[in-house]
Parts: sequence; structure tokens; C-alpha cells
Amino acid sequence: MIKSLVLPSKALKFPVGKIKGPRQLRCKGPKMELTLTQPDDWHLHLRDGDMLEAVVCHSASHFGRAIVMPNLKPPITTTAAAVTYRESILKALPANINFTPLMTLYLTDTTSPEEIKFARRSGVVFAVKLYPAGATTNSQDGVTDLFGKCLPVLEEMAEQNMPLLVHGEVTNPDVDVFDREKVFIETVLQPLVQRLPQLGVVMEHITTMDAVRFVESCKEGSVAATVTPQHLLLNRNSLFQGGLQPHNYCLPVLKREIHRQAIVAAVTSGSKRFFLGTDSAPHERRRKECSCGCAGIYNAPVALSLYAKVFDEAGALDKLEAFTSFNGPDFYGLPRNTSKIKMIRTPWKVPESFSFSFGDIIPMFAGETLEWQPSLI
Ligand SMILES: NC(=O)N[C@@H](CC(=O)O)C(=O)O
Ligand SMILES: [Zn+2]
Ligand SMILES: [Zn+2]
Repeated sequence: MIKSLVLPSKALKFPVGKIKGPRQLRCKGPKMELTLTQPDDWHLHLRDGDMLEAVVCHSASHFGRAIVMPNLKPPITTTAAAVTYRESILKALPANINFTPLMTLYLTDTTSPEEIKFARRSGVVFAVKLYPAGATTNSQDGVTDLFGKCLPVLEEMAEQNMPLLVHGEVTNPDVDVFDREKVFIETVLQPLVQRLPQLGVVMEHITTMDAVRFVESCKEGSVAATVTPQHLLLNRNSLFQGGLQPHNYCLPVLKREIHRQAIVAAVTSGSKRFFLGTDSAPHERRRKECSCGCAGIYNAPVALSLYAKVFDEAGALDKLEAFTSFNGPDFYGLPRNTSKIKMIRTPWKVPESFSFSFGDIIPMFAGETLEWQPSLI
């Protein structure tokens, strides 16, 4: 069924210079190599069925683990469903690939505190995801009133040390789409961390300087954020450059350049509060290129190259490994990976598309040439 799976090549034909210390990390030679502890992806959409089989290797060939989002149709609202979904992910993996899916539950108005206890005991559920109802793809079963409906569950999560992962946007149609993250911080997140300071919170896919400031103002180790390649590399001009660009449309939507710069500064500062979460969100081409296109950018095949590009351009390659491989597991209280990957500085061309029996998926930066190429050791 899979017609093509083009990944950055694993064996390079020419020798590359080894880079070890930070002094060499800053050098700008054409051929350069970094060795990193294997990264994890702390925010990933793997979907199910044919789409799962199509995309899973793009993540599993480089990442050791991934926090798998539960916004399927129907959503993964119970531990039992998470266990079944996990089995289907493992079944979709080739036998020789080591990849651990870390499952999440989709929070609803009716999730019970008992479900959180089951989830913790299962050993396979690592977090609970808050989608404000209507905020993003497949969020219609999400939460309508967090404080009114979910406080007992949130208290149980704090008790069980189960973090809350947040799609941080209000859904009020009166709020401008570019302000929805900021208003969410003011009206939901700030009150939440005041009310339940023991609850672990990850603000997912942050897009604004307001989010950076909020996360930095909270206690380290209790509130953190994931950051995507698109919010580090693109601003809202990319949505309209030369015409409407549906493959750059995701939620929360890309913001102004000053916000992008604030996020780059935050991740390259070396702060432990920020870690890698691609939000790779595949949609079939026809669902992106149409009159009412889906939100979501497919970046799994290019994500590591793009993160390396951001840190390289900021002169902060020495901070890359903490962002990709240490801060996430440290926040979740999980061991860091022991295997390594190499990032090799050599040009490679991103495929224009990936074709499957059900249709095509267009990756982020399709057809463009990138500099850093990941490869497992
Ligand atoms: N990021 C997106 O634009 N889309 C995600 C959902 C999400 O993470 O909000 C998806 O599932 O397609
Ligand atoms: Zn989201
Ligand atoms: Zn997402």
C-alpha cells in the first residue's frame, strides 16, 4: 500500500568531519557532523488506519519516543482505547525499528477521576490533553468549561502526577484568531496554575511572546512548552506569500515576526522549560488544497533538520541537544534515551510529496533544499 517513503539517506558516501566540543560546533564548514542523544517528539499526530501506516516511519526512524495525540475520530477518551491505539501503532511499525509511543487521553466534560487512576495504573498513558471544544482539528468533543466541568479530574491528575497538555486557544468567535493564545493564557492558564500549582502543565505548540513570558514566569518543572519547527521558522507572511499557502496553515495560526523571534530566543537560550514537539499533523492533500482546508502541517520528515537549522542560524548548536533530547524526558520524569543520532551537514532535497494509495501528503518545505540531515547511528 505504501508507494514511497523517501527519508533522508542513512548512509552517506563521503567522509564528514567530526565535531565534538562547543568551539567546533560554531564552525561553519560545508561538511560537519553532530552527535546527539536520540530525540523524542513530545507532540505528534500519528492518526490511524492507512494514514498511520503511511506516516509512522517518518517519526519512528529518528525519534525514540513520541507523545501521541488522542484527537482521532472518535477521540481516545479512555485508557482501554489508548491501549488498543498503542497496539495498532506498534503493529504498524517495521520489526527492526525501536519506537515507543507514549499515549494520551482526550479530556472531555465527562472524564472521571477514576479514569485518571486507570490511566496512571496502565503504565502506557503519560498525559491528558485539553482541547477547548471547537479550537482545532477533531476537537468537537473537547472541553466546554474547564473550571465548571473538570476540576475534580484536574485535582486527580495533580495527585497522580499526570500532566495536562494544553491546546491553548480560546474559541470565542469574538476574539481575533491571532489573539486567541494570549487571551487563553489570561483567562484559563493563569487562573489554572494559581488554583492548582501542583498540576504539571505543558503549553503545546506555543506561538507568541506572551506564551514565552507566561511559561518563564511559572515554576520550572511544573509548567513547560513544546515548540514546533513551523513556529520557529515561519511567520504569518508565509500564509500568503505569492498566494494562499494551505500547507503552512496550522493552529494556532502562525503569528507576527516579533513572536517568532521571541520563541527562537527562548529555545536557544538553553532554558529547560522548552522542548521539542513537532505537532506533525498529516492531512491528505485534497483536504488541505480545497475551499475549507484542514489545519495541520506535516513536518515529521523534516523536523530534525529544521530544528538544527534554527539553532545553527542562532549560533546555538551547543543548546540543540538539551532541547531535542533532555528537557522533554526530564520534565516527564522519564529516562533520557541512551542511543544516539548523527546530524550531518550536507544538502538534501525535501520530497515534493509522499504518495500513498489513499492520496498524497505534502511535507513542510516540500521541494526545498535543507542543510542538516539526521541519521541513526
Ligand atoms: N495543529 C494543527 O493545526 N492541527 C492538529 C491539531 C492540533 O494540534 O491543534 C491536527 O490534528 O491536525
Ligand atoms: Zn493543538
Ligand atoms: Zn497537535
